[in-house]
Amino acid sequence: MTLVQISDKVEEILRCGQTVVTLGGDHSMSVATIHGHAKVENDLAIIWIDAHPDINTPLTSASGNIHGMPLSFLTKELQPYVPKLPGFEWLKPCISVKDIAFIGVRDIDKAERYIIDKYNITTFTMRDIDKLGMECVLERTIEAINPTLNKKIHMSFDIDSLDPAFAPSTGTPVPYGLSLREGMFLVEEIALTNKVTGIDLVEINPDLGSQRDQFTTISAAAEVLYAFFGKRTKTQLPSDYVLPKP
Ligand SMILES: NC(=[NH2+])NCCC[C@H](N)C(=O)O
Ligand SMILES: [Mn+2]
Repeated sequence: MTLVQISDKVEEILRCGQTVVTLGGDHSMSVATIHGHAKVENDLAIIWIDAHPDINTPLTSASGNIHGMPLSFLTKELQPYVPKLPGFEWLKPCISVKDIAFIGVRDIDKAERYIIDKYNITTFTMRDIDKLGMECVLERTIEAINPTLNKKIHMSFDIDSLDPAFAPSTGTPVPYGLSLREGMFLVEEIALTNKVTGIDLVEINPDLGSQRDQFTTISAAAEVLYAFFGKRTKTQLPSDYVLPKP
């Protein structure tokens, strides 16, 4: 599927009142998922859980990889700095810097640092998480980007936010990341807002690493998604459940 097709599909599913989960693949996919999401929800908050802020422009990226740039394409304020790329004519910048929060970042490029500081983008590094604790980080995130919870939330979860011990099969691993349990707790708490209508789970690359690495990474990704949907906190009881007596 092309990005524009993903955007249209996300929009179509949301218009049916469903929550959209997209699995990637690299993080450039979020250009499309957020674009489609923002077409339906014109005021959208973005929680970007990642080792990187992915807000390079095509002119600042050292790697030239689009997966390090999705947020520069999407944010209105950055458009004066973003050249028009062939193939991206369909894309309309649809989010604002004030609606983005980064959680778990620990590898920030020069231009990204400049952008975060210039626009005062809500950012919680690993150090902030160590210091404040995840519960407080999420409280402050909501306070900053969705204080009255009147907006829907797009949660973009890059598997490289997790420590490489839990997610080795990814293209740009960065040490000293979230434990799997921290990642699960974070998404469990985000789920409790009842505001999430779009989820990306990206950068899982089963072609990288040993078989064991692949299994570790895929299992971690599945646990994050299950955690969001309450596997570790809720047990569904059938309405006719009776406790057996001897
Ligand atoms: N979604 C990702 N894994 N992004 C990694 C980006 C790494 C680096 N900052 C770049 O722009 O190339
Ligand atoms: Mn990313």
